[in-house]
Amino acid sequence: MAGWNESQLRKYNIKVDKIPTLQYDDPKVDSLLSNNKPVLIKGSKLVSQVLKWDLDYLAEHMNSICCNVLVSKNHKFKYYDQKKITPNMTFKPISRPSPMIFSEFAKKIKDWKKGDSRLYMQQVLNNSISQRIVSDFVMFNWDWIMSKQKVCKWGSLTSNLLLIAQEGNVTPCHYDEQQNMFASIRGYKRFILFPPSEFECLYPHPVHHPYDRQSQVDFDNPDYIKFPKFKEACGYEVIVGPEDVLYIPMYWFHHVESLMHGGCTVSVNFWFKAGSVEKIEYPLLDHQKMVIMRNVEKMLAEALHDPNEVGNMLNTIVLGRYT
Ligand SMILES: O=C(O)C(=O)C[C@H](CCCc1ccccc1)C(=O)O
Ligand SMILES: [Zn+2]
Repeated sequence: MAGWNESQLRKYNIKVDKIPTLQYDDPKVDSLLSNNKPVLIKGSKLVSQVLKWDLDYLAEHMNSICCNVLVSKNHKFKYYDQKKITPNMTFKPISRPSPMIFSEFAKKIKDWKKGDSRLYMQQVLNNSISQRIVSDFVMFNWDWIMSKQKVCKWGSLTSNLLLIAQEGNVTPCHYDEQQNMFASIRGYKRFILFPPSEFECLYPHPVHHPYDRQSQVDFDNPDYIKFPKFKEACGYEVIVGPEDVLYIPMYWFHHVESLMHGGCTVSVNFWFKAGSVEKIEYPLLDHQKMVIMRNVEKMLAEALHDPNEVGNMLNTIVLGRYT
């Protein structure tokens, strides 16, 4: 059986179903991708040339590179947009950026003890990393991933994020606005995905909040008073292991964790711009409704000149009139 067991998974009270696991050359893969449905793809050899990317190898070839490292006082690394922090706002994130050179990151991981702050490297791969890393990077199975990009009519590849997490690290539930092919190189990661239709159960922060796109619900200790519909959330769970590729459709919420007691995980994601929609068809897709809601929040904040007024106006429009 696979190199993990249930005791390595954190415990949540969430209903989950399974995600299809298919071989890369199965024709059902293209139909799931084209229909924005998640699928775990085996055998693509997308990153098989870089399975040697372990901490020692990367330290040897990146040791003096300054990398984007997040530090957290607990196991959660909730992403926030610095540009949305306004001067009069008291925003105290649990995790924060702490750029450091790779060799320092590797040493801190090796010397890590329970109680120390946790670390998570999230570094955009580009050609300024190091010759060796670039020469490895070009050995990804680009033919295959580009063929998927083409068949699904996705936009351009925007970036590859190199992710090096300590065992047990969690990226809390959030959605991204790009199509994502997520490849695991080392270790096992557990994903819990929710379709855009679960928006009402996941209560993402307001668009203008630094935690835009992130769920307000703390999966470790959900506040069922503030977020009552979270009890009804229905997700999909999958474990992504070495060489697996998980398709995370844009606007699908996802919680990610590196399995406990599984050592560091090394992953690379492939974010693609959404394709240009030829024409809008009805009924609208659920992710299109999320785009509409985002635009309403943006437009109202613009018109009112104050994001804090948006909630009041939306209540005025809806309460007693649409409810
Ligand atoms: O690939 C994805 O989309 C993931 O969520 C993978 C996740 C790290 C992503 C960090 C992040 C989240 C939001 C904005 C920018 C960066 C993990 O593997 O822990
Ligand atoms: Zn994400």
